[in-house]
Amino acid sequence: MARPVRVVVLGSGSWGTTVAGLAARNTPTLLWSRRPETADEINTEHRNSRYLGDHVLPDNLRATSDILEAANEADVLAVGVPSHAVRDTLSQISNEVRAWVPVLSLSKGLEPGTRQRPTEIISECLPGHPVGLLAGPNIAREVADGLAAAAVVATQDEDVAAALQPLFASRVFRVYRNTDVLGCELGGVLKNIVAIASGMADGLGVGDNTRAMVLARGLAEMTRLGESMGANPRTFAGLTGIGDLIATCMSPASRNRRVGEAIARGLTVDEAVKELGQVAEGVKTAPTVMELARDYNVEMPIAAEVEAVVAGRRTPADAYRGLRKVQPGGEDEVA
Ligand SMILES: NC(=O)C1=CN([C@@H]2O[C@H](COP(=O)(O)OP(=O)(O)OC[C@H]3O[C@@H](n4cnc5c(N)ncnc54)[C@H](OP(=O)(O)O)[C@@H]3O)[C@@H](O)[C@H]2O)C=CC1
Ligand SMILES: O=C(CO)COP(=O)(O)O
Repeated sequence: MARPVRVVVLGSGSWGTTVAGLAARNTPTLLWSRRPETADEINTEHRNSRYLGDHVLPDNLRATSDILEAANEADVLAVGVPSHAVRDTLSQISNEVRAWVPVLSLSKGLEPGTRQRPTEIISECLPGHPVGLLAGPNIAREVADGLAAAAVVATQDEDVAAALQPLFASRVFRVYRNTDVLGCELGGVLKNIVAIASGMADGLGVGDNTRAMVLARGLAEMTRLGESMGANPRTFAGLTGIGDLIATCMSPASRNRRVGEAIARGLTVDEAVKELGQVAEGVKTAPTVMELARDYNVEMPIAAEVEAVVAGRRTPADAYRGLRKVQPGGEDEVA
């Protein structure tokens, strides 16, 4: 009898731990944590208290702080460290992962400097492996608590996606497929910046109409940039686009939204990130997205204001005043 597929998840933050918990319900799963004490807590108490509070993980989820052990065990590898750590993490195991092991990114950011998406970094660090991503409107704690949600496995190869779907799916976690890797990945990256704008709007005490405007025009910016880079614009109308945008802009648990709100309450960006104690990818991604917008000659007024705020050149109130000065054009054109 064939042995079951072994899933390895790298990164024991809120999302890596949650995805490992999903996989462990379907197949043997090992979670790598860079902190031995976190691996111990998961193995002995079945919790990751720093990131998921008192949430109880499946008994059969195993953890290790030995990254070589993790890499050697993988039949499927999921990379759940923040995007700025993907290259460094994978460079430690580039000779350890068996050929043809599919590698899925869970990260939603861009690498500063190279401007690369996590799947591009994975392809460089682990050449020849099938590469894809798992993304969608997935606030970690809600998924961990078993509240119904859906995600997308995006890979160019439909057969690989079809093999990966059941490893992460459950009765309440629906996993769809998509071959538009670029569009799905950009949706997850770009919505974080709009979520910071949405949080700033909340912190400034604006109404629901303003919030809806930020979401709708933010989606227009995301779609414009994505289409210019070669993504299918329809992808942005799906789970990884508008779906993730709504979840992240509306949820009080979203870290990007919370950072925006904290800045609008008067904290500096550094203070807001420190208060959060978790990753808010949009803070580091905003300048990189504006570089892409310039390269592809795409207007992104909301992202531009967010970038100016996180760089300390503008206050949230000035950013919103700035947005009011943008002359509205045809709705499907610019600004
Ligand atoms: N949380 C969510 O709801 C979702 C998050 N994501 C994405 O998943 C990715 C991870 O986010 P999330 O789990 O939430 O982040 P968290 O802030 O919850 O955790 C980050 C994890 O990455 C580890 N880490 C940080 N820096 C490094 C490094 N240089 N090398 C190795 N490990 C490192 C941390 O380790 P340590 O504890 O030791 O600092 C921690 O385990 C992000 O790209 C995020 O956008 C995607 C969907 C949902
Ligand atoms: O990507 C997420 C939900 O899909 C999580 O968003 P935050 O990183 O803003 O918490």
